[in-house]
Amino acid sequence: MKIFSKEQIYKGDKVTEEQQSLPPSELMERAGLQIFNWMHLRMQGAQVPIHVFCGIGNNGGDGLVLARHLITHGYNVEVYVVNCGNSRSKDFLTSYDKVKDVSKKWPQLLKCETDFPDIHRDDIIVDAIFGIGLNREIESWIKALFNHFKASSAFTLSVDIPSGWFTDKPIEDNEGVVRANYTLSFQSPKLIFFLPETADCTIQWEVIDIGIDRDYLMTTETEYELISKNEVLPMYKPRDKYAHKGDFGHGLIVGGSYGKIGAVHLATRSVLSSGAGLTTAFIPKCGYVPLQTSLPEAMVITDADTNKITAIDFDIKPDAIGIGIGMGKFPDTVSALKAFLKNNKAPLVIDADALNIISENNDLLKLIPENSILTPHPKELERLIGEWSNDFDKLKKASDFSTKYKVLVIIKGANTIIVYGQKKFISVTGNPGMATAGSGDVLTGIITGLLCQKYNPLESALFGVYLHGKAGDLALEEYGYQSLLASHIVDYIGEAYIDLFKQPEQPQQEEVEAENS
Ligand SMILES: NC(=O)C1=CN([C@@H]2O[C@H](COP(=O)(O)OP(=O)(O)OC[C@H]3O[C@@H](n4cnc5c(N)ncnc54)[C@H](OP(=O)(O)O)[C@@H]3O)[C@@H](O)[C@H]2O)[C@@H](O)CC1
Ligand SMILES: [K+]
Repeated sequence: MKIFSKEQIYKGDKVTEEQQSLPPSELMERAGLQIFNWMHLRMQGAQVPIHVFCGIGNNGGDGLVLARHLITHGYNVEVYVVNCGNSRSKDFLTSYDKVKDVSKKWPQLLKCETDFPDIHRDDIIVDAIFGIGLNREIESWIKALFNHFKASSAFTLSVDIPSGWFTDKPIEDNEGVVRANYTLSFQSPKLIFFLPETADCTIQWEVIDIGIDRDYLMTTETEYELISKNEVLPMYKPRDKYAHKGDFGHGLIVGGSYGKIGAVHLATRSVLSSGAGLTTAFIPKCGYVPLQTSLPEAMVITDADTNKITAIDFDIKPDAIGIGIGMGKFPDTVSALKAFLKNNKAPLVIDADALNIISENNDLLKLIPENSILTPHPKELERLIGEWSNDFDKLKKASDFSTKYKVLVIIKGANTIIVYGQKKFISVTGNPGMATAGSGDVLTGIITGLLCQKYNPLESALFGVYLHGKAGDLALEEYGYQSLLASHIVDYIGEAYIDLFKQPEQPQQEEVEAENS
């Protein structure tokens, strides 16, 4: 699902109005009506007090349309206009007049703190104060209103985006914003729903279709995209009945050191479980017996050294290599990695200590093959791209890094983000139970396994992150957040594949429209 920028949303409005020859305010009418339908379906006429707070732009106008429908359907509604300026939008004014027609009184005007109404915890707040048009810091009395919402503990439903948040930059005052229970967002979710510093703007979100021009939605390229089953399913490569293991590639995992052989076990097992035909682990001698015993499906090649990697020499021809897991940064290992990168031609997934070594030896970056996949956790990422001031800055720096070195960067986190040049893909699978030792090793293994099976690097990264997250979500059902282990994620990779062909997820809005037209 595409995440449109604020500018693209405004343009979509214009294109739609032209293409569909819409009368003024029609999109606002659709927006308000859809929100009403959403509430009406759930409330079925219940007389819970609903406080609809409207700003003076089009977000406020949406709130007024909603209020009008709630009033005409006999709901217990109070409407307020938060008088935050003088530039009331044209469509707002149209909706303002229409709400008066049905309620026979003007909405209450709020100008300062003494105007705030009492809100009971069992009431409902509709937040239609600021939408995507917020363009500056908010006055303190309006921030006080947001805190009044919070203090009431009432269920807060935000229209389009919780008020006070920008779509494309951080907020300055963490206390001066609405934190919604639910946000109904028009046409596309907002980027801030997925970034660690801003995701608490809303607990849940849903996209509302207001009939924006289908061609515009389909053909407009966005900087951000959500990755879920709908997006990865077309990438899946079915297996031929007469296939043999040679068709699915030979994966190699290079890593391990004394005390860290388990990481290699997890990654190697993940290469096999994601479908590679053959898998070899290159490890120090100390790991030979444990790995051969615990993972009979894998082959093992050992370094000359017992405890660490000192020279990465092998006589196999791997189709993809995952490197760095549990490897350490011993001087011999650093030299071994340098020598390896100079000669290597196979596609790479670079993780953990290999990333740390590279970040401390920047000259190695130019030896990384084009389209290699780097899988840093936040600290490793910082070593690679430098410190960032906020999430937006982090994404910009990661994009610039990805563009400069022609590599894919997977930023691991609650919503893992795959950075491919200037394009960013946000994964929606995964859960906090996966914040556990070895989880990253599994991801590296899965992606290496997909590369072996001739998924291209971008597909391998996207599909790999999806499968990893989905396997974690499925394993969660059995083990719970606390007891989920990385090896459980490996156990569920197969289920994650099978799940691809189970009940489809909610189709994307664009697809529904396409089918109906
Ligand atoms: N396709 C769609 O998605 C559709 C979207 N629609 C809806 O339109 C919304 C966008 O509407 P919008 O552009 O009128 O801006 P909005 O968010 O209402 O707020 C800006 C207003 O507040 C003002 N203002 C700004 N900052 C301020 C501040 N700090 N403190 C005080 N005032 C401030 C600013 O005025 P200014 O003073 O800057 O002239 C302006 O009046 C969008 O989120 C969605 O809900 C639907 O109706 C139709 C289809
Ligand atoms: K809002």
